[in-house]
Amino acid sequence: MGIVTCKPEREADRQTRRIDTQIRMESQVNKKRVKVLLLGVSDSGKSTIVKQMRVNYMDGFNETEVVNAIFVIRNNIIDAFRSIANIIIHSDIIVSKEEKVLITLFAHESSKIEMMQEVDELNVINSVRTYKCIQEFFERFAFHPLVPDHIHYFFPNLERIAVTNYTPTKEDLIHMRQTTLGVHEISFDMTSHTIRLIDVGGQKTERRKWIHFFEGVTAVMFVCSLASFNQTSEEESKSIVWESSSNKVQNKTLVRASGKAKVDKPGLVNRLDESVDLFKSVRENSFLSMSNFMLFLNKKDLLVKKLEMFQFKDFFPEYKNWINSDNSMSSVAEYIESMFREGLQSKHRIYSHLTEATDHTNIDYTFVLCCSVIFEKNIDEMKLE
Ligand SMILES: Nc1nc2c(ncn2[C@@H]2O[C@H](COP(=O)(O)OP(=O)(O)OP(=O)(O)O)[C@@H](O)[C@H]2O)c(=O)[nH]1
Ligand SMILES: [Mg+2]
Repeated sequence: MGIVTCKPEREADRQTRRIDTQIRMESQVNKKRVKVLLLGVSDSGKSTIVKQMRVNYMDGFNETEVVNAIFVIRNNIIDAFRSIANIIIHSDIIVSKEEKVLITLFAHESSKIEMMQEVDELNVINSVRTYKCIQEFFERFAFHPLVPDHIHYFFPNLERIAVTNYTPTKEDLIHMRQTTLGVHEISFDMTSHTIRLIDVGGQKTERRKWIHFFEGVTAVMFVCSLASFNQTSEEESKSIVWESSSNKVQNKTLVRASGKAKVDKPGLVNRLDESVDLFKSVRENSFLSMSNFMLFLNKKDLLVKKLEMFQFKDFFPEYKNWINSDNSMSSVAEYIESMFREGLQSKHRIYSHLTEATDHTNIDYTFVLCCSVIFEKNIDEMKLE
């Protein structure tokens, strides 16, 4: 009898031990995989970081993507000229009779340009590029809040881009703007870890999808554009109805009164305020309470340029009371960082970095630095078990 009962027990023990070993091994393997989530409002630079990682750790861009980029980049340029033409029309910039036809076409019927034959489309772009009114625009209003950031890269490169046999470079693809819809994931190895990097769309309508990816997140990389201090959200800026009253659109539209998220026009929210609010709601989300938080204060190159044209305190009046309220990039960036930290519980630690996602060296250095913190913490947690 004893033998009969003993045998199945030993078999059961062996089975249990096997399962235990398997679970332990799987857990070790899982520890080597880290899930990193890129979050932030639209146009902050999330997908640009993904593109840089693809170039560095994967195969870069394939042929289809390069061909597609020709059309996306041309549309980026036409879209930027649409905004620029509208700003010019509502400013005191003088538009000559010859310039008027195309400036009006861009301002009111830019979709017609997108539908043109390639040669005609390129002729239009090349004509406008040399206009005096456009030159004056870039001298005076280059960093107008309604001008997309990518035009500061594409405009000086237009002569190379607006040709029939144009092939986009790696750099062009990095600067190209394409809103992310849905969720995109890449996976690559770094030292002894596999990183699952998840990129989501930052537009308001996209954010409701985020929650589905909050489980088991090792780290959140929250991206904010430092240059967004004079902008409204990208979706809102597209729907702005142009005013006919002089050039007051230059910087008044988005001036923030004291307090939070107030702007001249009802319904418009300052994009930097929006970013801070979004960060706090994500940081306090209980699903992410165990995740590491990295704050990427991005587009530092554009912040430097904008501060040459604008006083930060004109947009954020509370800045006048900051320790060092000069208009320097370091002081403004420090203040913006403090906005993100304000009111957070002490247990909610964040690591912050000033970044320029379009600069390969800068973003790679920062990404590796963040990953070394993530990996180290991962190992510490393994030791505790
Ligand atoms: N000058 C400059 N441009 C940047 C920087 N980072 C991103 N950009 C540009 O900003 C634009 C928006 O970047 P994306 O990476 O598409 O933004 P996103 O956060 O993925 O936006 P959504 O997909 O809409 O959520 C692109 O044209 C980028 O090339 C930067 O540090 N400096
Ligand atoms: Mg994106």
